[in-house]
Amino acid sequence: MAGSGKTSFVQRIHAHLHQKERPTYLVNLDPAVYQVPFDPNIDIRDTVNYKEVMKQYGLGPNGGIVTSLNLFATKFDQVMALLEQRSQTHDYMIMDTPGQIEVFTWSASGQIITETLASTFPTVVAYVVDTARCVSPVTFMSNMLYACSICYKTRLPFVLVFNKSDLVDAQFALDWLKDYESFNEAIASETTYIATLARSMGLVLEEFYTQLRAVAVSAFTGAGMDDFFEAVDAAVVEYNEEYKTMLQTLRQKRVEAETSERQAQLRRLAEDMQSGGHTILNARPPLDPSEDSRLEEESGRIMASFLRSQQLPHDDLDDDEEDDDDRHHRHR
Ligand SMILES: Nc1nc2c(ncn2[C@@H]2O[C@H](COP(=O)(O)OP(=O)(O)OP(=O)(O)O)[C@@H](O)[C@H]2O)c(=O)[nH]1
Repeated sequence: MAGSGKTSFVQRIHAHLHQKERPTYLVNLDPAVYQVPFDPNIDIRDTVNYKEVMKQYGLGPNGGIVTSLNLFATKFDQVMALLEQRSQTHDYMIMDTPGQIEVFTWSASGQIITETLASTFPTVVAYVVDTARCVSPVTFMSNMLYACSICYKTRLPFVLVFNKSDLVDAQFALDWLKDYESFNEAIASETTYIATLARSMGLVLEEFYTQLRAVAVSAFTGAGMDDFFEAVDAAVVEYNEEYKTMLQTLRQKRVEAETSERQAQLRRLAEDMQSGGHTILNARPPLDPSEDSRLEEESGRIMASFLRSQQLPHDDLDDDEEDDDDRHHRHR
């Protein structure tokens, strides 16, 4: 959430790991941040000029951030190449994201960036909450709904971070997560519609809470950092055991869907040519270039055999596109 202390927390993580002599690689993904209190290794502001984007496209602040992120996402393969290289020497890579949920979590570029990272590295989402803004059970509930939506959107291992615990002890929030009755008691005196809704939502989210790792920290004092890294380590185990398998299954399904779609297209093409009609093929990006060239060869063969069956003169066929079987067949 905006102002919850994400940037300060990133700075604290960096300091904490530096003290333990564990090198970290820092990435700033917020194009609109004015000043970053650490020296990022990669900074979106070096690639995209947020103010210029706003001016050129006639956009407001949020539109400017989304468009800057979109532009950056188009170059994310270069960032990944760098990260993969640096992962040999760095234990942790930390991405500081823009605060507004709609411009990162719910944007296409945010999803591309998150999924690309997660397809290569064990990736953990840390959702930073301002504890002082959670004291009211209703605001606590709205924060938990955000957390839940991010968790289900990214489907990545998740750590809920109650920051600014130097200002307000976060124990009340950890208790509300563990024990619905204590939350219910806190909200019992409120009779507004929104309080009743929050009570019902508390029941709905009970299942979600059981899977949550929640820690109390202070980016200001450094309290709770060991708890945070314990939670991150557990989240990495979860990534390796569950997310990676899910990712591989999803990839496999996508490849299978693409292959069967291509085969259907080839069948339609062959049928269409036999009936002398025309088929407009859907233009779909190839998943795998070698698969694509194999299919091109196959469609070339079908085309060649169709033309032969129509007894077109030899010169109408392009020799380069024939395979050995076709050549052999015609010489005979
Ligand atoms: N007391 C206290 N203040 C904090 C803590 N963490 C951050 N702050 C203060 O909270 C304010 C916001 O902190 P940032 O780190 O800029 O928050 P952010 O989430 O990155 O902000 P946006 O990028 O604008 O969304 C600053 O004034 C920080 O000094 C903390 O643990 N304790």
